[in-house]
Amino acid sequence: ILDILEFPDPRLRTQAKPVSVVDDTIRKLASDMLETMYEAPGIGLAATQVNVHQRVIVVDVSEEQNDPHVFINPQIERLGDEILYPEGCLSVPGYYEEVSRHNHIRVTALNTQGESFTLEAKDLFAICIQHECDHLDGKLFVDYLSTLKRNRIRKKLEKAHREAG
Ligand SMILES: O=C(O)C[C@@H](Cc1ccccc1)[C@H](O)SCc1ccccc1
Ligand SMILES: [Zn+2]
Repeated sequence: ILDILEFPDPRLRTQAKPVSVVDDTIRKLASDMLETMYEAPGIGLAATQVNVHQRVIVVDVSEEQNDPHVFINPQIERLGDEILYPEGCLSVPGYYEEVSRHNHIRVTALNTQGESFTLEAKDLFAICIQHECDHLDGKLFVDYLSTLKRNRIRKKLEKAHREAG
């Protein structure tokens, strides 16, 4: 299980670098990220959130937590319309706010064998992939909120971190 960075930790703002070679280290990272995501529990996790600044995300939106997807160097084509969804984030625990995302995307990435693949995603699967790809660019869902709302969330989490010692 890996430690998840929490907002406003500045390391969450790091721009992740493309993976040059998909080797055993990357495969172990993806496996550790999936384990960490399932345990949280969550439906997605980006390497940035576990302080690894490489372009790797994992997603599993299935009810039974038995449909894991690993996307290495993901690239998104936004196809559908925009929909609002109350997003949460394992790095912003306890807050859910409406964010507008595309409800249909095409994503091209490398799999854990280093092979390129393309798949289309819709609804929550599409929302989650867009949310995770934002993490790789140092972006959080709170960045889509008003400055007032974002600062309120920041202050409350900073207080919680102080009290946690
Ligand atoms: O990236 C993360 O922090 C995990 C996010 C994934 C997420 C993406 C889009 C919309 C909602 C969530 C969540 O915190 S995982 C927890 C969760 C599980 C089911 C539904 C909503 C949130
Ligand atoms: Zn998140």
